[in-house]
Amino acid sequence: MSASELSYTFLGPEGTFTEAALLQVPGAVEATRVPCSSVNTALERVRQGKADAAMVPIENSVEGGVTATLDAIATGPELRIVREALVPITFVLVARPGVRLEDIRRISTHGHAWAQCRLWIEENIPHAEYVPGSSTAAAAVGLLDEDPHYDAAICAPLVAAERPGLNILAENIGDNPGAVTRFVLVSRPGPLTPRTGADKTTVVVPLPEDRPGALMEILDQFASRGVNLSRIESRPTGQYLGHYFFSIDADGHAEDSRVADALAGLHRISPATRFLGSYARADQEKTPVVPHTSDAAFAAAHAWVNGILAGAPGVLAGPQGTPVI
Ligand SMILES: O=C(O)C(=O)Cc1ccccc1
Repeated sequence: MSASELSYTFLGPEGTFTEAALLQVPGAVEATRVPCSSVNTALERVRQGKADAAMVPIENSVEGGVTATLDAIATGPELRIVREALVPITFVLVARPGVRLEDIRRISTHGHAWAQCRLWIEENIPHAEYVPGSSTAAAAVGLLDEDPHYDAAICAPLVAAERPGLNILAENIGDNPGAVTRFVLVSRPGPLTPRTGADKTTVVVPLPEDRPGALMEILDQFASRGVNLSRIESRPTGQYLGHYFFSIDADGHAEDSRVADALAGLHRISPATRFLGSYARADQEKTPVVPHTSDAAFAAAHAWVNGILAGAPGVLAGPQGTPVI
């Protein structure tokens, strides 16, 4: 299939940070891009086969995990993360022409944007009330409605620049200048994406109940195989109070023996563990491998055990045929 025949959904409308993440995907510019009003709708269209993949936010350097996404991909028909994208985030405050900072009573934006501009708002418009918006761009465009129920919006600089009816009242209003959001491209299950040596693997592990040390056992599957974790979050399953799953990103690919071995360990501890994909890291940073956790070390160890099962000596012979101690 050529890139232009693919169709992508994303958290829209046009001008969201999610669209900026999607446009980083090679071929996305020529492909069909369908804006959706929620992460759930974007993912549902993929599940139903109406789109090939969805771009959704998953992690924020300031706010942490995007719970709507974490929960949606952890449950329901299986989905796979096939790619990640990083977008530096800067915010502007926009209003209709003529509206001044001191006139603003109500501000709309996406919840993550509001959380990232909290200090600036407290300092500059302390009495402003928050009106939840489905995205930053939806909040900005909503200001152009005939009778908007808020006075200003927080959005990406580009959205404001492209709409003459919007006036920028303040720039760079984010509390953390280096804020970055991580997005993932999600499709239906299929062949694994190729291993690059700079990969991530995402899993969802329901915590076994009434078992002391269960979390420690889960973490140990990674630690004992030299697998680094870059994100771990607990989320309630929603079934009943106290029932949790862990959403985990680990460095490495399921084709790396140490990761495969850790996955097998997770499955033994928690059989409902859900594999959400192995995919190339956006920063292309190679994963350092401790020698005793390399593919070669795992292959040698398996060969040794298989040899024992087949009746071979249980210890390696040294250079002169003497056993190595
Ligand atoms: O609302 C948007 O523009 C989004 O793409 C979601 C979002 C909101 C705030 C920071 C990063 C992503």
